[in-house]
Amino acid sequence: MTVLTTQDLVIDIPGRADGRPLSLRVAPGQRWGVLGPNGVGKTTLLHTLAGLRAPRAGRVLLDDTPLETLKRKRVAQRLALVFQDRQDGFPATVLETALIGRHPFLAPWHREGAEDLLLAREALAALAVDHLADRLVTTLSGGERQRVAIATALAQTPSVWLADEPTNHLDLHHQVAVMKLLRERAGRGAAVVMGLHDLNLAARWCDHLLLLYPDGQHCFGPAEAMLEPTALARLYGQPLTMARVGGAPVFVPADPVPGASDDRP
Ligand SMILES: Nc1ncnc2c1ncn2[C@@H]1O[C@H](COP(=O)(O)OP(=O)(O)OP(=O)(O)O)[C@@H](O)[C@H]1O
Repeated sequence: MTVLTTQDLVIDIPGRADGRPLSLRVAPGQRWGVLGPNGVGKTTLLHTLAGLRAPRAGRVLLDDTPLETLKRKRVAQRLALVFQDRQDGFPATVLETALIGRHPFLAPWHREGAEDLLLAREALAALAVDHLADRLVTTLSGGERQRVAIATALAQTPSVWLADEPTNHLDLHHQVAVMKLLRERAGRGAAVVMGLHDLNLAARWCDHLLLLYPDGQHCFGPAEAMLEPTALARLYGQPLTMARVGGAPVFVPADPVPGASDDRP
């Protein structure tokens, strides 16, 4: 199983000063959440970890090998990225889209075989979109399209999952289903890193958290230690109240201070 490491990594956000270099080790079986306000660099970090963007400084290693020295095909055999948004440039079916997850494993000029087809169909079934196999992805709802994207990553059988807002567009049931799937993958030894906006999803489903601050600072560690209301309020510029439900922390925006003006009409 693959370990993802960053060594003094500085992501490249155009026009922004260098942030504090990040040295992180994501071990097999861990589920990391990346938290921070809009525009802080969560997507940029995930794309840099996937090797799609060059870092400004430092490097990313898959096991002990610098990412930039690996062939893209080799990287794609081990690492999957679920994008936050996607444009479907040409009309492929749902099954054809899931089969893209098998492309890193095909020899040049070879078509997908029975095993690839089986993995793609199983992945679609795991995301409850198998009944849509023959539909064009351009005709899907946002949540259906998101589940097909996750199924495509699942068909890729990665040992590192990078998922940018994996619950984007999903209703509550499917949010839980996707989080359970990622937990199950981690249980089988995959390393999972996901960008999340929902603190409560992070609290419930991540065992480690990386907090990215707008001033370029960061902190990270075991989730329980990072879920500290004062630190999270500073992260989002939003006072928070924490409660516990079934032993798990739950965060809600704090009530406005009595007498202070708020956003209500
Ligand atoms: N090609 C680019 N040119 C200039 N600025 C860019 C470019 N790509 C991204 N940025 C900026 O980099 C910053 C980080 O963007 P990024 O998408 O990584 O943030 P994020 O934390 O994922 O945000 P969100 O929570 O809104 O999804 C943003 O301010 C964005 O406007």
